[in-house]
Amino acid sequence: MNTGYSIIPTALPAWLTDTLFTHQQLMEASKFKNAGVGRGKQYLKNEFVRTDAISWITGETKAGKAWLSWVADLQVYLNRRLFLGLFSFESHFAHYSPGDYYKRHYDAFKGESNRVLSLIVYFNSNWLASDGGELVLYQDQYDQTGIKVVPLMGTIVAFLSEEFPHEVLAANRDRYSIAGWFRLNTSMTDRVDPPR
Ligand SMILES: O=C(O)CCC(=O)C(=O)O
Ligand SMILES: [Fe+2]
Repeated sequence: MNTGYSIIPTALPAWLTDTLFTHQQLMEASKFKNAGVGRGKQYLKNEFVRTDAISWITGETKAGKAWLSWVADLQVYLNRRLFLGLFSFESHFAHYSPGDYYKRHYDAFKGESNRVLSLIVYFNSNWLASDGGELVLYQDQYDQTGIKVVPLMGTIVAFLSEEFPHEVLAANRDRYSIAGWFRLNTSMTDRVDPPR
C-alpha cells in the first residue's frame, strides 16, 4: 500500500463474505418486517451529504464476531508490515437504497480525528456498469476524475482516511457494504470524533 490505497476484488474470504452477506440480508428483512411502514433503519441526520442507512457492528452476533476477528488479524498484519499504529476499529453495515448517495468527503481531517485507515467491503452480486453506485476515490483535493470502484461481492477497499476524498454515486439498485475505520489510540488525542 505504498500509494496510500488498495483495491482488491474478491479479497474477503468467501466464507466470511457469505456470512456477512447473509447476516445483512436477514437484518434487512427483519427490520422491514418489524418496522411495518418505512425502512426502519438508522438514518443519518445530514441528508444533504449522505442518505444511506447504517447499523453499527458491535460483535454481539456471530457474523459481527467473525468480521471483527478477521479485522483484528488484518490489523496485526498492517501494523507489522506498515507500522501504522492501528489501535482500534469501528464499522457499520450500510445499505444504499436506489437513489442513495454519499457526497464527496474525507473520512478524517488532518489533526482533527484519530481515524487513520478506512476499510470498505461490498456484498453485491452481478453488479453491472448500468447499476451505477460506484465508489469514486480521488487522489487529492484537486482531483476531479478519481478512480471508480465497482461495489462487487467480496471486494475490499482500503485507503488512508485523511488523504483521499471520495464519494458514493447514486445506484439504481440496492447496494450493500460494510464501512469501517481503524483508529489510533484515543488517549493520544483529545479531539472530538467526526460526526457519524
Ligand atoms: O460505500 C462506500 O463505497 C464508501 C462509504 C463511505 O465513504 C463512508 O461510509 O464513509
Ligand atoms: Fe467515506
